[in-house]
Amino acid sequence: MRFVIGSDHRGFHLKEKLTALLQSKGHEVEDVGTCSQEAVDYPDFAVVAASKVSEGEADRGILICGTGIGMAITANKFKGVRAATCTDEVTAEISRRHNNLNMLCLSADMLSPRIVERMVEVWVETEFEGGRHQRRIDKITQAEASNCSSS
Ligand SMILES: O=C(CO)[C@H](O)[C@H](O)[C@H](O)COP(=O)(O)O
Repeated sequence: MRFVIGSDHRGFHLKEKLTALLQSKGHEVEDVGTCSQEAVDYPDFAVVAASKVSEGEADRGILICGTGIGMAITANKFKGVRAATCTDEVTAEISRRHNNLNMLCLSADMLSPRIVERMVEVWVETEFEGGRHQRRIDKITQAEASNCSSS
């Protein structure tokens, strides 16, 4: 799979770990920064990563900041992006099975790297179930389309 990954300064170290993890499993990973622990603004990185998922240049994305919240807020501004902050293995798994989540947002400050690595493994491996969940995703897509045309 082709992944895009980004973080702010708080998520920098975790981003490096997750990039290595994904690459070790044979995935392609595009790292859009940040490149150090120097303070930056999370939307700058969420915008670049979410654009790539929205435009089909990446299959899925991972974003990391202190809480994972700012990244999700920003990424969800982009067409076709379904981003959420997941907090454990269960939310990571259900986000795939039910929501077809294509951008996983993570907290670097509140989760241990070991738990996050397991969450990412589960999130990468879990397939979307479709069926009734597809009907609901279609409604989100329709809402997005009508919202764009009214602005
Ligand atoms: O975006 C966030 C909150 O949703 C993140 O936690 C950021 O990493 C945080 O706001 C950055 O804060 P800092 O005090 O400038 O490090």
